[in-house]
Amino acid sequence: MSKQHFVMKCGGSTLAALPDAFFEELREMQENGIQPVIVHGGGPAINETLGKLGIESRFVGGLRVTDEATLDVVEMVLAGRINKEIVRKLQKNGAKSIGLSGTDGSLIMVKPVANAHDVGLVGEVTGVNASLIKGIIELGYLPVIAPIGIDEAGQRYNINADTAAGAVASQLGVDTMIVVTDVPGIMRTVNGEKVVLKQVTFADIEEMIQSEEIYGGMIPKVRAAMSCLHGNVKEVLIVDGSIPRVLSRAVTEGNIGTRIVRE
Ligand SMILES: Nc1ncnc2c1ncn2[C@@H]1O[C@H](COP(=O)(O)OP(=O)(O)O)[C@@H](O)[C@H]1O
Ligand SMILES: CC(=O)N[C@@H](CCC(=O)OP(=O)(O)O)C(=O)O
Repeated sequence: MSKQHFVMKCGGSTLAALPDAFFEELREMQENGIQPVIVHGGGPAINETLGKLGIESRFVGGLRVTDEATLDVVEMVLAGRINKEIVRKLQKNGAKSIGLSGTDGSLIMVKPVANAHDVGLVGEVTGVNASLIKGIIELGYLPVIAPIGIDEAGQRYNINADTAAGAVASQLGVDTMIVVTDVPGIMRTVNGEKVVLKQVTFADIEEMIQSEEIYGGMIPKVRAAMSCLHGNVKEVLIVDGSIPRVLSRAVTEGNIGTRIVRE
């Protein structure tokens, strides 16, 4: 796929706050032949619904400990509420859009993650049905994908949304992945002041994870970024979704947020 396509991951931290202008920009891009594919999260909304049901949220290494009862809620919130909310917002702003979860059309195939004994039904991506995504784009629709996976036996799994987005970007063969979140990029304290790093290498990332300057929800983002940059993806940008025209600036100028590069 060409530079005219990119994968965008929208985090649960920022989804509710994204202004109409963000979705209008996606419509403009679609009209101009730049085709985005959205993979979304929704961690905070899952926590909220689990809380209402009296189910405690537990994470090990950033991954939600997931059993069948939790999966019922994860699927309901991600593939139902959040996925459809994004599709509605896109359509309200004139962008044609179709929402799917990774189980539709076997879009995201998975196997259990290596530490499944700790986290339960969490999947590691083994394959992506890229032709289905391309077909949807060719029909003129913007695909919006919820990070639920399925295995050969038909068992569903929960997938971290950053990981799912990285795998989709890699297997679609796009040049660019944009991670939209609630911070302006990867930040570091320099001389007592917080600054946004314009560019980081793999070595910088490993060092910042070691020193705990990168922690929590930023860890799966940088890991997914490094993993897809090992493949065909050429650049990953971490940006703040509330900045005006953030996507055009990321795609056409690339001078916003933090750029992750291999070297
Ligand atoms: N070095 C860092 N720079 C910026 N944010 C960081 C850093 N390390 C950890 N974070 C945290 O990562 C969060 C983004 O991850 P997360 O809350 O999971 O977002 P999302 O819902 O978008 O996936 C930030 O709000 C911040 O608290
Ligand atoms: C396995 C796992 O942890 N899955 C995540 C999927 C949603 C997600 O990643 O949402 P954010 O991008 O908003 O964090 C979860 O259940 O919360």
